Amino acid sequence: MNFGLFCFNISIANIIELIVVDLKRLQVQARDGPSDPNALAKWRILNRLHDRNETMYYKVLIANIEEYAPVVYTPTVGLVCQNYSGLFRRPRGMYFSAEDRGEMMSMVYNWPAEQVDMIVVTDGSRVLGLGDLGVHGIGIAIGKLDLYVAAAGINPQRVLPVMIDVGTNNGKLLKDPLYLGLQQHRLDGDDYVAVVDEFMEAVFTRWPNVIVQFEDFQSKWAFKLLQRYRNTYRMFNDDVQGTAGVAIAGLLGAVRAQGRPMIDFPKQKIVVAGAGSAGIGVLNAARKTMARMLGNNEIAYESAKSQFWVVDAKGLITEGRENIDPDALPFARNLKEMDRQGLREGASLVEVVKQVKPDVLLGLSAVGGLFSKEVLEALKDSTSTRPAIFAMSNPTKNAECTPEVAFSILGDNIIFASGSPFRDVDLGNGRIGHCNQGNNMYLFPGIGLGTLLSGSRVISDGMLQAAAERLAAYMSDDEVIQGIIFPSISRIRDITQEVAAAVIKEAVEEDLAEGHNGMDARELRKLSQVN
Ligand SMILES: NC(=O)C1=CN([C@@H]2O[C@H](COP(=O)(O)OP(=O)(O)OC[C@H]3O[C@@H](n4cnc5c(N)ncnc54)[C@H](O)[C@@H]3O)[C@@H](O)[C@H]2O)C=CC1
Ligand SMILES: CC(=O)C(=O)O
Ligand SMILES: [Mg+2]
Repeated sequence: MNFGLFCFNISIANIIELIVVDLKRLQVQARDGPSDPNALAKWRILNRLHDRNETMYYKVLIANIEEYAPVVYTPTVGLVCQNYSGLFRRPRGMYFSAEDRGEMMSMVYNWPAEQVDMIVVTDGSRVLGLGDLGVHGIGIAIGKLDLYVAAAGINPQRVLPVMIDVGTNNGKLLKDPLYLGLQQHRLDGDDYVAVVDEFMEAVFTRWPNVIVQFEDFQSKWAFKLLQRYRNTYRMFNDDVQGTAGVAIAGLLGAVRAQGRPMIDFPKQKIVVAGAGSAGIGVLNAARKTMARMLGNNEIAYESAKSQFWVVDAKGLITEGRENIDPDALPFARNLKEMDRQGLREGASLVEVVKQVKPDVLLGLSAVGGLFSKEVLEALKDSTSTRPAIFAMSNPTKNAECTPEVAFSILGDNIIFASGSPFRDVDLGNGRIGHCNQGNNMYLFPGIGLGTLLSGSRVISDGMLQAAAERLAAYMSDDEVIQGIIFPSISRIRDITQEVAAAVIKEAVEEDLAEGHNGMDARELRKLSQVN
């Protein structure tokens, strides 16, 4: 045997095949979700490949995106973050800690890449639905950027995952000798803002064209930081704005799936469980979308809010709520009106569903199983011809319900979407209960790519709206009628391209586009007229 010759003859394609065979071996008897005993092993193999040969890693990921997105992204990335100290081998990305104050500018100038196009930054304070995971939340920034490379074709040398380490309030991590971050309680108030301000100034000084995606910040800071930076820097908050766009696309898909035109959206009664960064982001965007359809004036905006009932950890939110969160206040229901509806402050989700008989039940609560048998039974009285259930919380075990439970209780005439992937449900006699993945992954890569290529200085509401509308229109009437309201992950490169084009077009129309890489605003305008 000529071992040397054997080595010489083995091609890149053969090596990739060997890696995939190795990964597939772990798929025997594998199940979805964090309980999948092989999920972490698959992640480890992919992560080692990422360390050894980045090009090959992305080749494997892109060629097998349907299989490995759930490994590098939700649900497995959640498990990875929960076990990060044990899995950690080599650092990836940058860590800016509260102790680096005054040094961040020089730290940024020490980063080896000449140019960085995309940063995903987190402070690890609310990682998926898993709570405060401190610096171990870096895994979520890495996973999101993997999708930027795989879906949007961003150069992997030009992406940067960032952790802002201001401590953690996770009691377990504070005591864990293997914890990799600052073992102190989180900074708050002005001290916290000063750290994030210094980071933003440093990265935009070195890379003025970078785009910064804020990810998995607890609600309290998600909204404040978005307002603080969005008119100055090229940034967006994925949980607030990306999720809102994906939910709008899904909600409009649910209207079409009832055989009705999208313009009927303002008639939908929507119960939202969860009033955090994601829930409030969706509510604001859905209300604005309805208002636009109703005439785009103050009266339309006011009347649109009566289509929403919001339930949080304390039950139905009404004007009777003490110390109400200011972000939830616009959706607090009037007490007298609720009384007429047989509801009260703090009414339970099941009571609300029974009384409202909603068209849509949407969960962004991070509470697995919240859409219990009782809640789904109550939804049987929905006034909709085809009720929609969006169990959008991640990872899998935090989903408000599974598609199996939803289809078994409500029958096949529903629309179902979940944040993490589930398999379609076999309903017998050749019928399939379709499980859509309603996840911001269908928007953020296109928002980032479109912003980068347009050279827009900020990310406007119009650009985000254009992205959502493109996703909403992506599915054909045939697909929607079958209950398929989101594309399959195998189409993520195509949808990302479409979303990016819509974002560029809107940036040009709003006169925000300044061009990119030798293509100036005038040329972009010509392109946008042709397409
Ligand atoms: N599918 C997707 O694309 C996305 C999904 N998410 C998921 O949404 C979930 C929530 O995220 P955030 O809003 O940032 O979290 P958050 O912690 O800011 O908000 C959670 C909300 O749920 C409420 N809640 C807790 N228990 C409840 C109960 N028993 N009934 C009703 N509401 C309850 C809380 O009061 C709070 O308003 C997470 O699981 C996250 O993974 C977030 C962004 C995108
Ligand atoms: C998908 C996502 O961004 C989240 O669950 O936080
Ligand atoms: Mg997130």
